[in-house]
Amino acid sequence: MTPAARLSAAIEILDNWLAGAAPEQVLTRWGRANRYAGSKDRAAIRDIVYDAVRCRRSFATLGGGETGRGLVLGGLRAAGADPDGLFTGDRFAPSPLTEEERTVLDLRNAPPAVRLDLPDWVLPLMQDSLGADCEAVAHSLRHRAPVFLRVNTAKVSRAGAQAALADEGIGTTEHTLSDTALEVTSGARRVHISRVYQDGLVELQDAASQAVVDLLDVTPGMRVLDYCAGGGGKALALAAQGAAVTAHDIDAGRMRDLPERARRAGVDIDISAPGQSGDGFDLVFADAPCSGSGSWRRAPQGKWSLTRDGLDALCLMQATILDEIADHVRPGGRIAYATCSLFDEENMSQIKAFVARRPEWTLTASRRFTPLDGGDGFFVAILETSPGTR
Ligand SMILES: C[S@@+](CC[C@H](N)C(=O)[O-])C[C@H]1O[C@@H](n2cnc3c(N)ncnc32)[C@H](O)[C@@H]1O
Repeated sequence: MTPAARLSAAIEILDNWLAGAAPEQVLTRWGRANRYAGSKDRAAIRDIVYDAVRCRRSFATLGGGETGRGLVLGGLRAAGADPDGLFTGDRFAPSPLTEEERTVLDLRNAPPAVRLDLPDWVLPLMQDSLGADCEAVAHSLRHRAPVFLRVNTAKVSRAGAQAALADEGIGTTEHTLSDTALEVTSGARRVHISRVYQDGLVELQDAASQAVVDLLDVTPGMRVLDYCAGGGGKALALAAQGAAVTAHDIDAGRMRDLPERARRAGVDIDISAPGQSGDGFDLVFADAPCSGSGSWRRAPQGKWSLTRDGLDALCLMQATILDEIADHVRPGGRIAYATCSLFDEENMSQIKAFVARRPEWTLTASRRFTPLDGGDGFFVAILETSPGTR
């Protein structure tokens, strides 16, 4: 496909997204309907689409409208490219610019939420939560996330994994957020098909996710319940550190790939049915459902689909989960609560409200990560009770 034909495809996909479909779904459907497109074409189209989803408001301003065409045109202008060489109207290329489209708006005069590509109601939330870092964090969410790997130290050292990846043409550097983290610097698209990945020496996992697991301070043999295990990324990391992990999720289907992932990683994970996880754990960890605002670089559609009512519903769910996990810990044990949210109301405010409801619990550590640390935005809090208080 020519570069201009790729733009036409992205315009069609973005129009479908703006009409209400999920970007991933539209991309898959487009790929099936246009089998002539090679893997390089599909990857390039995907990048154009996701850049536009991340930068929806600023690209729409630069491109003269919130349509697929406006977003793609705005994206070209944001990158300093000349649209006339691509919007030619030739076979498969978008039609030439209209007179109206030639008027370029100056983003510097746009309202802050437009420049920062946030919904109007989200900007004050971010300002309240992040203070002086707000602008820099919002800007970082307008860019692609790095690809990170977690080295499975149950099987290989970080240096060993790096060497094996290099043999397969995948370049990496160590990342400071975690002793297990590698940032992929080249060959990212080859990771999935590499031997190193297929043999379970590395997993794809954000660096801040890994740092959250490190802060849980697990020791070999410790009985850990991962209460919101989902696909099991953190359960696998906990098991690699030697914990005896039970994985639980309200939606058992989300853990469907976990047995195969655990087998590949060479670790044991006990999978429990919803509501049947048992009691008396040394540590119960809840990686709670949240707005996902810390990972809007990776899943930018969430930025636009989140509503105030939706966030309120998530906060209620988080409070319930905190109360539930406290009942599964042995006396004197710990609970840990995490979200990939940047918003205080999902993070420290939840912990303060929990401690007010359950004064036998004491906060012993907490940490917030933002994309300025390199990985996704995350929050983790660790709490403990004294033996005999429950
Ligand atoms: C952020 S995801 C977990 C991601 C996972 N820990 C990982 O590292 O891949 C949150 C998970 O919580 C689950 N969940 C939502 N409400 C829950 C509840 N009340 N009890 C247990 N799990 C719940 C969801 O089904 C979802 O899989």
